[in-house]
Amino acid sequence: MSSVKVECVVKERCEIGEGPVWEEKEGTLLFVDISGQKIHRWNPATNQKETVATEKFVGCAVPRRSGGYVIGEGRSFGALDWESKSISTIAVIDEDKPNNRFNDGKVDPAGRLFAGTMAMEERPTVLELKQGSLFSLNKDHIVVKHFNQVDISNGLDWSLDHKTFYYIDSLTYTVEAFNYDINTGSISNRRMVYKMDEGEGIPDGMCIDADGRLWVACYNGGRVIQIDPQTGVCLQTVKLPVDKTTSCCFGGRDYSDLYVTSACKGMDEADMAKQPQAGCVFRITGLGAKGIPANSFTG
Ligand SMILES: O=C(O)[C@H](O)[C@@H](O)[C@H](O)[C@H](O)CO
Ligand SMILES: [Zn+2]
Repeated sequence: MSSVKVECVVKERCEIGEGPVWEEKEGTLLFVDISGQKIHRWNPATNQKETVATEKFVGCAVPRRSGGYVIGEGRSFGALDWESKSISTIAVIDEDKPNNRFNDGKVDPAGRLFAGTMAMEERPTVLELKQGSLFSLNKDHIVVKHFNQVDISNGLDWSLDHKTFYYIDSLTYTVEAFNYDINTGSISNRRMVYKMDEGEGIPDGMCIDADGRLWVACYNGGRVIQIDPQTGVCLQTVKLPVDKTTSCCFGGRDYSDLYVTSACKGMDEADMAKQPQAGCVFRITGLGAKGIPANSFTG
């Protein structure tokens, strides 16, 4: 008796739509177009979209408690003032790796921003491997490097009890978990919790739901999957009309809508004709699952 519905809601295409975040106060969806070098804020009630352009590839943008946003742009953490559209640098990372850039990021339940890096792609998924690292930025703007040797640093989130950190390095085709110390922001005891099935594609962005299950957007898989990180079982698959599904977050009233971003970069004209909505943002309703509010960066 499923009434799952998938709608295309933001019809303007992104090259690489990514990093959706629901902002409860405004009822808006924030997301980035990584290689399109844009940060978008879309209001589903009015269908209005505001955009700020960035100078470099922008991997993530997250709300900041003191106002504005913190972003991962190029190899810098930056502070974005939305009204003036101005960006100032907070910290520079990977100084020994000029070909790197930030990718996905998210704020932990204590207000630290975690974001990872990767080498610039020649084309989707083709890049120098093992160049990326996972970083965090704390409220005092101190940067911690947690580990290196990452191919494509991607989805991340925390368990509901804040004791586990979930992480995706896309080209491992797995979802991993670490023990998480919320007091110090340190991680330990890396292990695998889910291995992608044949045909599921490449794990990309993810978010946790209110039951502690993970929703993973599958790049080149045209779907989001719900997995149980306790058992390693895929509980649900929802297919979308585009292959390059990149990330997801819950939002809307009661956090019962799942917003999914997508990409079209690397597709040729024939691919685009087959998937005219590639790069758009989708909303999935009727899942019977709910999300939790996003955290804001403290500091
Ligand atoms: O969206 C991202 O996270 C990356 O920046 C993209 O480039 C793709 O995901 C990648 O190519 C496949 O994992
Ligand atoms: Zn991603």
